Amino acid sequence: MISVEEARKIILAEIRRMGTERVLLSNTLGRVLSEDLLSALDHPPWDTSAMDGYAVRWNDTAGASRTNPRILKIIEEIPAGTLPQKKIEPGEASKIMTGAPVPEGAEAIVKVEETERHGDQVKIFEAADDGDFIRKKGEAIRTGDLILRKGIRIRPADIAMMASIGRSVVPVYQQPRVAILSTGDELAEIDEPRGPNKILNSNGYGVAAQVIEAGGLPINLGIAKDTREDLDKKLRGGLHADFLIASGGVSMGDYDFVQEVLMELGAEMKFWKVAMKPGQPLAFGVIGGKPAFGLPGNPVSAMVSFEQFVRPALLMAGGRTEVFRPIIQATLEEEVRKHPGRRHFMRAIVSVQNGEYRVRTTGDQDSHILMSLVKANALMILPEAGNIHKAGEKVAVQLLSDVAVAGNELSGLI
Ligand SMILES: Nc1nc2c(c(=O)[nH]1)N[C@H]1C(S)=C(S)[C@@H](COP(=O)(O)OP(=O)(O)OC[C@H]3O[C@@H](n4cnc5c(N)ncnc54)[C@H](O)[C@@H]3O)O[C@H]1N2
Ligand code: MOO
Repeated sequence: MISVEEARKIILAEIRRMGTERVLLSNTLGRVLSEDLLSALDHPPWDTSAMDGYAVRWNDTAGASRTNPRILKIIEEIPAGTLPQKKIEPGEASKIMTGAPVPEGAEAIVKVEETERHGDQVKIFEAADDGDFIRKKGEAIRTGDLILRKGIRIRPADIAMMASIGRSVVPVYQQPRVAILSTGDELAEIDEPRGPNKILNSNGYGVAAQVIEAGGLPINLGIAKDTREDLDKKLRGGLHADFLIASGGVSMGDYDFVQEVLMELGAEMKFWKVAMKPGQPLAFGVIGGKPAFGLPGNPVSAMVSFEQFVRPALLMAGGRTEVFRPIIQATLEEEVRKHPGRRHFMRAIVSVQNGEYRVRTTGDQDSHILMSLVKANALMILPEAGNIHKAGEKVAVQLLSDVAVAGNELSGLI
């Protein structure tokens, strides 16, 4: 049996980056940038006003106050979207709107609330300093600035930034296509007529959702019976994909043929069994240069194994530079016990109280109990050697989603 680290190392060594494609900016949310992006322009493109008010020469306003206003002549009005035509000379001002280009000669903007207009004259009630409320050309971004790094997952702010510098088409990595097969004679699809002795296929759905979350495109191969023939037929259907995932049929049972069939299809199996719980019987191989995973069938084991091994592999193939979930230290709220030997990934709730992370399990940790994962926002990682961990001890916790706020936790179930 190998360690979690060894297993990850073996898997990640087999991962090849996907190719790239160019997509419309509006379709880039969640995609991974495949090139560093440099700005091709300055923003703002000229000095602009940050306020609605008057563009002035600042020393024309020196000493101005409500009781002792300075009076300036209005020579022009500059709405946003127009270009100023006139230079500000001593004793002059131009009415200007937020975002409009600052006219030549102007050194500051006085806010409209600090003025009073009378025909073509304006009373200034406040002295301005040089540069007040003027946004300098290129202050936000300069031509040639690195604005987004290759390998990031594109977020809404990144899209706004790309729009602001005029990127309408964006280079991204292609999304890995992931074929998913659920195996087991006992399984039935949720929408098919079924006998009383059937278990509903939940792994097919859960794993497909994990694939999407990791930036991949799931391809559903359905359910295979526990026969070599059916496994062979269904797994062949997934060989054109970039990743192949089967769940179930990887332990010691008389009908656990997944690895055998993968090998018959040409897979070179790299390992079987990892010193972890849940998820021990994970199998990994390479078939035609593509990664093939045999996830353990128990619903929690399948999803926890995916988290630890398939997710980082998919993120890496999809071009991401950061492929691991954040790990924090949290204070145990309760005593937890385990047998020494395997690393445990306990489904857990992390909350923050008075600025400190606290963690507890979600209850029964058996690997068929999906509720343990439904309630969880994290996995508590207990080291191989450990046995009893006492309340108050610090433990490592892998965050899966948002941290709960103590007293206001994720759902009514918790
Ligand atoms: N003699 C041994 N038996 C088992 C061992 C072992 O070391 N020695 N390991 C146990 C562990 S740990 C796990 S995990 C399971 C994994 O077994 P398989 O990968 O062969 O999975 P199955 O036997 O096919 O199924 C296990 C369990 O999960 C349910 N299942 C399977 N697929 C789905 C699905 N798509 N949706 C919902 N539920 C699914 C299945 O009905 C079984 O209840 O092996 C232990 N045995
Ligand atoms: O490893 Mo199994 O995944 O404990 O139930």
